[in-house]
Amino acid sequence: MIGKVIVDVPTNQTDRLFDYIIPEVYQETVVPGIRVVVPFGPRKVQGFVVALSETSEYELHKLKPIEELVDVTPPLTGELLTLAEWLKEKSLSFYIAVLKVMLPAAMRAKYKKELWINGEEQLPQLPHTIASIFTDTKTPVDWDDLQKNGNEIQRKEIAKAVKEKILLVKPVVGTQETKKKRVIVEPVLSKEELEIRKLELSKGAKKQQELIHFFIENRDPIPVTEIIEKLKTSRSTIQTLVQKGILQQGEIEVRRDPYEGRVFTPSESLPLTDEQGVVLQTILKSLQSGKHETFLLRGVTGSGKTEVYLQAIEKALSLGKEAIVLVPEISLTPQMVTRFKERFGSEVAVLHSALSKGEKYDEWRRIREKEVKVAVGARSAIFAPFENLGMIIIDEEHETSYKQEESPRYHARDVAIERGKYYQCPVILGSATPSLESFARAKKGVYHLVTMEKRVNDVKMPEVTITDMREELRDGNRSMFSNVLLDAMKLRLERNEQIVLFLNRRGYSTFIMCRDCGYVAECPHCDISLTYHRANQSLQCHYCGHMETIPTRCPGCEGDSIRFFGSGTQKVEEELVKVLPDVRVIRMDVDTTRKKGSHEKLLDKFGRGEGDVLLGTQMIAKGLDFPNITLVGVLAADSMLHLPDFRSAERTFQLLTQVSGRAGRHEKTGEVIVQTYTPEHYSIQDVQQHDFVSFFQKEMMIRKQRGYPPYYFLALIHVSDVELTNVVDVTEKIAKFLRTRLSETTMIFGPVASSIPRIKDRYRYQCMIKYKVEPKLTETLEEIIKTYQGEMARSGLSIVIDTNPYMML
Ligand SMILES: Nc1ncnc2c1ncn2[C@@H]1O[C@H](COP(=O)(O)OP(=O)(O)OP(=O)(O)O)[C@@H](O)[C@H]1O
Ligand SMILES: [Zn+2]
Ligand SMILES: [Zn+2]
Repeated sequence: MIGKVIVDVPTNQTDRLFDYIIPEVYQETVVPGIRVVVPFGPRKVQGFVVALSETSEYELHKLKPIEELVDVTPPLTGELLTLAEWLKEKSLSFYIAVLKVMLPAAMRAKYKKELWINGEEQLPQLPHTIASIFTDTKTPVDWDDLQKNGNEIQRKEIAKAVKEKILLVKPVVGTQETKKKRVIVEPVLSKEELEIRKLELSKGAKKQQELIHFFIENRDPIPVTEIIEKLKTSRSTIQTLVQKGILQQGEIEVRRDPYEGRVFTPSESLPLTDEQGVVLQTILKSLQSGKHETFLLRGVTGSGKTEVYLQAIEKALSLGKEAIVLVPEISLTPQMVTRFKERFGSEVAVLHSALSKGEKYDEWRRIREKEVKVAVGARSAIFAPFENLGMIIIDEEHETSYKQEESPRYHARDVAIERGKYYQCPVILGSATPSLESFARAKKGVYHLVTMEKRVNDVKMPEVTITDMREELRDGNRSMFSNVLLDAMKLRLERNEQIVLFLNRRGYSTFIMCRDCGYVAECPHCDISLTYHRANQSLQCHYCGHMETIPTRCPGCEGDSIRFFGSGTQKVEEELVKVLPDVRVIRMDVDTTRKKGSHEKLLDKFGRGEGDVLLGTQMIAKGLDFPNITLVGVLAADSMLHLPDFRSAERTFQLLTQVSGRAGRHEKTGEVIVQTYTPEHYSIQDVQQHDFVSFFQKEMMIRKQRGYPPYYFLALIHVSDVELTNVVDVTEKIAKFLRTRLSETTMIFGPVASSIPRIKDRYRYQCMIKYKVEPKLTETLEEIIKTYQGEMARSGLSIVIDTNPYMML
């Protein structure tokens, strides 16, 4: 038998199937989807068997055999292998990149080298400086360890010994998979024998007697830590009995549980509101029909979308099926996880970025081994290896984090729909502010639109006030809080109600500038200004990590008028305590949430009422559901509006709607105050009216006029290199090539410099393609890659193609 293998070598030349002979011993076990170790040139690499074949187009004696199996059962299912083929085409990625993205990081290959003594007879030949390292011919020594820990003489002697063939270097391929083990102890002897041994002990040996007594009653293996705790006994007592041959120790694998120690109170389905009921019935009809359909659920903030998801999943599970739920940056919405754990208990696996590698691996295995039926997670959870999916849900479907911005550049929504088609199951895209693309598709009938216009229990939408900060300035208010906002905050403090203060951080950072000459500190490697970091009094580049100290004098004019500009959350907090001295602020930003679990702690604290104001950036805009929040203040609504990105108005509207949605979700009515310098902008006006449809219509007109999605599709080609002339040259050639190849109606823009023209000393140019129908796109783009693959392998040139760009930088 021949195994068709994709090797773990991500280059254009190796992006194809390689044939390997499956040795006799592995005939039964090698199946598609399994990982293997194969010789590849002088090396050994990991690979995925994607198909089996009786024949090969190569001569059999030229083929090498598969060397090792990494897995017993294949981690990738047949469906995921099919999906991989589709995804690699769609995203123009390497096959191997697509296969790897479907598995948890712990399963990636780890390449090491081992040193072995080349036979018994070489032992005496070893120079004395390294003789102590190599004890016998059976124990290899890790090359990397030696390079790190050995001294220079040792390293030299080893190199020499390798050259003289006294030592052999052997490449090995491992993985980073580790299993959590627990030491257990259990009785070796029968009950009766234990009784006898207990009597034989001297009177003073109380502890040993107790321990034996325990095992007379309990015959099952028990973790050592547990029994120490239970009997207040010690490790040495256990050891003594082990030495006497009464007990024995062993190891068992335990699954890491990221939610260990947390208690989730089981919850029951709520009686649905009329709107919820209609939506659920529509979805269930589709589920029962066994045909795929994509739903777009537009439900205003607080309309109870989550309850609909929960009940839809419940139905899928009752039909013996499984479900995937995607939520954005799940670590940021602990409330959401809790709601799923409370409803589905141990049936839920959670996959998100805040888990450790090992925890993620274990959660993934619980899915693969069919211990759970629901996966809740961030983007990559869309690849959860279920084999009988009945429901896929993407909450906050407009979120850009569903698009992966590195290879393979996929959008989870596309993957969800592809899997939905395979399993013929419903896919639900939910949001209060759907993306323009999705809503347009729903209006055309490609998706099935379902709507919830009312909040649960007829709670009113919060009243939104827009304050013009230019006017505040004219009236002499130079603070960051308008008078309206300040008054509203005072009122909440009096009433013991809670406030959310939102600072839009994107495109808005603290930088330093000279007031006299206008000098702005910029990164020497990137064309972008440096960000002021207060904690360690430094300036840092957010693109390459370059760091420098803050100049005391202006490097431009030698003057001493260097000032900090912009306003981070810390600064807001300082200002806030100045104007409201007794206010208790809980600040949530990258600095205060770096530690694992801190996010959740801060939210819990706020939930218990131990703070008046929750102050934060993007991470507090979504998913929060606290009854006592009656005021939401947005400090700089328009800071995102001016980014060089055609979606900036859409993002502004979405973010403002989401954050406004935090106010007055339960009995108490809410109020929102939006501070802005462009109050007339429609993305801000429509937030005031809670009018998604109106915003949608205006924005669609603009997209139509300017030829942007959803009216046109985009593809973006990024070219970068250290040599500016080469970048310009290559981009020009690419543009020309595109113009000769693609159809007349397709528009090609470029070459132009990217909006950040240089990052890490690499110049960046781009070329944009806008098209409606372009049958030759994929082959043309592939041809470009082929043309330059040699140059890319040799020099620093990089060409990256994004067929569905979200980041216009
Ligand atoms: N049928 C119901 N009866 C009573 N309470 C409900 C019902 N459905 C949902 N709720 C409650 O209403 C609140 C808002 O629901 P939920 O958080 O699901 O809204 P949402 O649509 O997801 O809003 P957002 O988009 O703002 O996150 C929650 O506290 C939820 O428990
Ligand atoms: Zn930089
Ligand atoms: Zn200056």
